[in-house]
Amino acid sequence: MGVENVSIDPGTIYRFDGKTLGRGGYADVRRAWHRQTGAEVALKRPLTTPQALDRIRVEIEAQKRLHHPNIMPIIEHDPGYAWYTMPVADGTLTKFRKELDEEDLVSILLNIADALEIAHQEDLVHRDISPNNILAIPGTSIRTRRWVVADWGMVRRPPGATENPLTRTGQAIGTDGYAAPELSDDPRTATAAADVYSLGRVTAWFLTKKSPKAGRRLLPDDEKLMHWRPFIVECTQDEVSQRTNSMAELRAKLQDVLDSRDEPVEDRAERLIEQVLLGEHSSLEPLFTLAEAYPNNSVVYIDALALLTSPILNETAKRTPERIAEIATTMARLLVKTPWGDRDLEYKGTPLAFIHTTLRALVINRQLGLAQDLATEFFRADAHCGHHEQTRRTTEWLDELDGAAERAVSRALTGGGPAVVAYYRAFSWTPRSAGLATLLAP
Ligand SMILES: Nc1ncnc2c1ncn2[C@@H]1O[C@H](COP(=O)(O)OP(=O)(O)OP(=O)(O)O)[C@@H](O)[C@H]1O
Repeated sequence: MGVENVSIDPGTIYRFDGKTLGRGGYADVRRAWHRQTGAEVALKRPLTTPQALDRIRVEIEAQKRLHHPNIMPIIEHDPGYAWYTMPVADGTLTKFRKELDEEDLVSILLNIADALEIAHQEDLVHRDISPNNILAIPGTSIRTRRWVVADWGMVRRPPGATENPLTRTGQAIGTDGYAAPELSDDPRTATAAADVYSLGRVTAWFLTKKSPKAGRRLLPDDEKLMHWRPFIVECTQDEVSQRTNSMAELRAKLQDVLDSRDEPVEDRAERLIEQVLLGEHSSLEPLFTLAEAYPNNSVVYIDALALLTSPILNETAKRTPERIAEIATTMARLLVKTPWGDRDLEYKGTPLAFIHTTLRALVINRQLGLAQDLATEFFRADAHCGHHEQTRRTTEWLDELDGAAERAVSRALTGGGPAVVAYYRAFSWTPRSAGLATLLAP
């Protein structure tokens, strides 16, 4: 055993007052004073399980590598990695939530994003960002308080480095409700996007004052906080490929939150659709996210999103079928429940065509489960709107279908309810397929 592995009793270096600053699942943290200098520190010592010992070593190694004002520094550590000291914090973000406002949230997010970016550049992913691991180092006032990311024991280390032993044991990584879904599949594959997810959940928690539950979306409903919804939706997408995937991108999205604070959501949707129609494809993603964030806003869906062209819809249905199916389902439901107001009656054909195009693309791509679910909503909307030109297109399409696709869509038509069946029955059309003909026979 080398000299560096010999542990030193921290009592020989530090004096304790017997008080614990906090205790977690793996370690306790005590206030201590350096015997020679009198400096006050927080001393973290693992509980004596092998896992806790592994974890503290990982934590020390990671924190020693990272130098940033918003990362908890290590003042001193045991040569045998049995304990370490750090500055004493006032408390966690959880503790101070009540006295902080939206401006504070923005500045905390910017600070924490900077800190995590440094880690990501070193190929380290924290994997356990939660309000309890964001600590406040006291300043002379609330405003000069410094927020730091602590508790790096769950960190994912770079490829090639020894794997974090905690990952290898297959135990759950991260904090329930804050941990990205991919961490429960294979925590070793975590990327920067896992930390983005957790920061998105921290934001949702901060704004709603509710604890996030794993697998459940959490978004603010308060009118004054609506401009945060797209940011949270983008940071907390379950699919990594659809999520904001770096801290640089998160910061840019945060800037969008600030810019959009005073822009009504309807104006934003109309601005984005105009950009997409002018060929700016980068505006498509924010437009979808906006739609997902405002599922009850008929202007976003019917007046803006519905203008998307067929090539874009076909492409999206190929890339992200679940997502576009859900958006089209929401549009269909809105068509049924939204008073048409002073919109042109002919315009009903536009959102109906959006849904129908999506549906056709799903069938062509053999996404028959999704197609069946969407078809039910589409038939209801088609019947509700009574737009004859569209219904003619619908029936022509139905006549083209056969086999499993035809059966799935027939099921959906029945599923639409008696009023839907009656609508197509009354339409002057004789279905080509025997199944549909029987279904619609008077
Ligand atoms: N530097 C510090 N100053 C004051 N209190 C601290 C400090 N570091 C940690 N604490 C408190 O000690 C408690 C336990 O610390 P920590 O969360 O790091 O332990 P852990 O066992 O690794 O945690 P967990 O089980 O939550 O992952 C926390 O609740 C935190 O509030």
